[in-house]
Amino acid sequence: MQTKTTPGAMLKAMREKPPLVQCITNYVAMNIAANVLLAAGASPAMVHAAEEAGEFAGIASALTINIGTLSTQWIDGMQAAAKTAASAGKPWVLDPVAHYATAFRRNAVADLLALHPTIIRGNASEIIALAGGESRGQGVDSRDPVEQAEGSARWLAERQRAVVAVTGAVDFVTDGERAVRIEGGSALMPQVTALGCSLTCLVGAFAATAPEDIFGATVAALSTFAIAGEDATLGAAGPGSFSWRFLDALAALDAETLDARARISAA
Ligand SMILES: Nc1ncnc2c1ncn2[C@@H]1O[C@H](COP(=O)(O)OP(=O)(O)O)[C@@H](O)[C@H]1O
Ligand SMILES: Cc1ncsc1CCOP(=O)(O)O
Ligand SMILES: [Mg+2]
Repeated sequence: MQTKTTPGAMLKAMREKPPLVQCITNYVAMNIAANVLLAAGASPAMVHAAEEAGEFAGIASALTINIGTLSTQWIDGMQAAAKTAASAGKPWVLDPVAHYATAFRRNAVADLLALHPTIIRGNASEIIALAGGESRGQGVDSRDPVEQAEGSARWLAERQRAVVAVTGAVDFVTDGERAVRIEGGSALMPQVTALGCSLTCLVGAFAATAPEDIFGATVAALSTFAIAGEDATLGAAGPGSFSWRFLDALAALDAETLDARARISAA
């Protein structure tokens, strides 16, 4: 069996056997997130209806749930899919977009946390608030530095027994015991809507490829975004051209380049 011990090896394995990833994401993110998964080498399916989301989770290799554009009907689909994934032992990722903004979102996230997400991926403001801290987030946008969220992430990872990924200028990943920082990316990334949501879906794709190493899979997904983000910045005139360059950079990124350039350090 092929060993998938590095981000590059995981990227290669994903492309050799593209995993089916069920993405319950928001209306803003659906198109770009599906394109991100295709460019990286995975097979996305945006399936959220309550009537089928649970059944679909039975055939997907991983599930991602994002509460960006929430409604009661969507919550039913999220709950059904998460229950199927959890009982089948399949990895599922939670993206708690702006959960601090309203009671509706807070309640939905509390109910999803009770279904034990394998991975939680959010920006710094979201992770600080999820751990009960004072966050300065504004709607879906973070207003806090990642450094400030590291303690919250460690606490949340221990409490939830999940891998927690906090993204921003320098990303942070922890499972409560191990922790790393990942450098790279571009200041243009938060200027393009739904790139964080797309990353959540890609974390699901890597988790489907390496379910035996959820921490490593999360680090691999974030590293892939970091290097593709750097490449897409070259020649980009602004967020518009960055956006399409980013898809091209993801598709062009190979395993060797990823391993040679990923900047991952113990935290
Ligand atoms: N200032 C920055 N410099 C470099 N990369 C960034 C910066 N801000 C965000 N990113 C990258 O953008 C991606 C999305 O993260 P983020 O913007 O934190 O998520 P969200 O869109 O959910 O708020 C991640 O890959 C992250 O590393
Ligand atoms: C703008 C917006 N509004 C509701 S969801 C959404 C997209 C948020 O995307 P991201 O969290 O990746 O910035
Ligand atoms: Mg987000």
